[in-house]
Order: sequence, then C-alpha cells, then structure tokens
Amino acid sequence: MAPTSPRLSAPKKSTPTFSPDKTSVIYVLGGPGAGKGTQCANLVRDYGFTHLSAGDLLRAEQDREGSEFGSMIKEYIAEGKIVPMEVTVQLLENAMMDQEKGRGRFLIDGFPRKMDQAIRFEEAVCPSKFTLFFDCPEDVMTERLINRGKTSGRADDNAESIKKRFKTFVETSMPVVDYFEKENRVVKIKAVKSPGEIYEEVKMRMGERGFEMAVK
Ligand SMILES: Nc1ncnc2c1ncn2[C@@H]1O[C@H](COP(=O)(O)OP(=O)(O)O)[C@@H](O)[C@H]1O
Ligand SMILES: O=c1ccn([C@@H]2O[C@H](COP(=O)(O)OP(=O)(O)O)[C@@H](O)[C@H]2O)c(=O)[nH]1
Repeated sequence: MAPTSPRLSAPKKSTPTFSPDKTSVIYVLGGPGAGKGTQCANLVRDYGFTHLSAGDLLRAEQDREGSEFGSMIKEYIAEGKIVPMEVTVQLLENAMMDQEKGRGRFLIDGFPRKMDQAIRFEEAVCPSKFTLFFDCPEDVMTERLINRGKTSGRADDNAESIKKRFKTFVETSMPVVDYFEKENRVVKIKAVKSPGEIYEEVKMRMGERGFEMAVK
C-alpha cells in the first residue's frame, strides 16, 4: 500500500500516544555533521534501538510521489530552516506506529530542533528519557560535511547551505538543548575524537542512565 501523507488533522490529545513506561525515546542532537547518524548506527547495532532520523523522514516525504509537502520541505532543507513542526511530528509518530505498537526503544535523531517541536512531541507523542547531545566545533563539522557532500548526494551539504544550517542550529536548536539541560535531561558528549573513541564515551554514559547493551 502506498504510504499516505502525514495525518495533520489528528486531534490534539491530553495524553501521549506512547506510554513512557513501555516506550523509551532518546533524542539525539548536535550540530550538522556532529556525528549523530554515525553514533546512532552503533547504538542500533548494540542496543536494539529503532533509529528514526527526522531529516531522513523529511527527505523521504519530499521525494514521495503525490506528497503535498514535497516542494515546501525541499525549500526549507535547502535554506537550513526548520520545517513546520506539524509535518515532522506527524512523520515521526507515524514511523513509531509502524513499529510494534506502544513498545520499543527509539533513537530520534536530529529532533527536536525547535522548542515548539519539543513541547508538542513530549505532550502528544511520547515524553523522552533524555537527550544525547554531541558537542562539536563548527570548523570540525564544516570539514566533515564538505567531505560527506562528495558522496551523500544531499542538496544541503554545500558551503552556502552549511552556513545557514549552523545559524539555525545556534539560534533555534541550542535553546532546546538548554531547556532540557535545565531539567538535567541532557547527556553531553564531546564529539571531536574518532568515532570509536566517542562511542566508548557514549556507552559509558548510556550505562549511567540505565541502558545496557542488548548484545555483547
Ligand atoms: N568522530 C568523527 N570523526 C571524523 N569523521 C566523522 C566522525 N563522526 C562522523 N564522521 C563523518 O562526518 C560526517 C558527518 O557525520 P554524520 O554522522 O552524518 O553527522 P550528522 O548525522 O550529525 O549530520 C560523515 O561523513 C561521517 O562519516
Ligand atoms: O526536525 C527536523 C529535522 C530536520 N529538519 C530539516 O532537515 C535538514 C537536515 O537535517 P538532518 O538531521 O538530516 O541533517 P544534519 O543537518 O544534522 O546533518 C535540516 O537542516 C532541516 O532543514 C527539520 O526541518 N526538522
């Protein structure tokens, strides 16, 4: 069956769709090129998480034939702006529903990038356990993204879009990290070393939060 557009008209609920007792959601944040996707792949392999990248879901919706949001998403991504939250939250909720209903461990990668998304998702979909935040300087991220751009095929891995994405990250996404930080819900990890060294720290910090590896 062909996938359908996000159900934007879903009524606002007073309780979230997924119970945090049964469903674990961890947000994965960090600037563009901080290594979120790279570390998520490690966590999926070792901890049995389902990986949902908000950017990947938006790109898939952009390319889906008949999507009413395709051209709008394309424009936002090229400009490094945050797509209106109704679209992204609904794509994520739909993707979670496609998994075993009401159960599971989800890494939500590259989301929430704006306060309104954070509030809506926590209220209507599932409150998160915590945020893994990969902290990386812009010069390091720029070099990684320019390199990634040689093979990624992504329209936004070019110098002009990268600058815009950094600006959005600092102005719009860091306030989300700061908000969760005040609630002591952020695990901050320096993301400059090699992927292997960073992952060692990720595993240690996951353990501190009660997450053990599913496979040894
Ligand atoms: N620790 C690292 N050191 C060097 N390169 C890295 C590191 N982590 C990721 N990369 C590379 O940098 C690029 C961006 O990483 P990625 O995981 O796609 O970042 P994000 O999902 O945060 O945008 C990719 O090409 C990836 O292979
Ligand atoms: O919740 C989100 C996540 C991503 N994006 C858009 O998707 C782009 C790419 O995000 P992704 O996480 O794939 O890549 P990153 O910038 O972290 O490398 C962003 O610049 C935004 O334009 C968005 O609008 N809302």
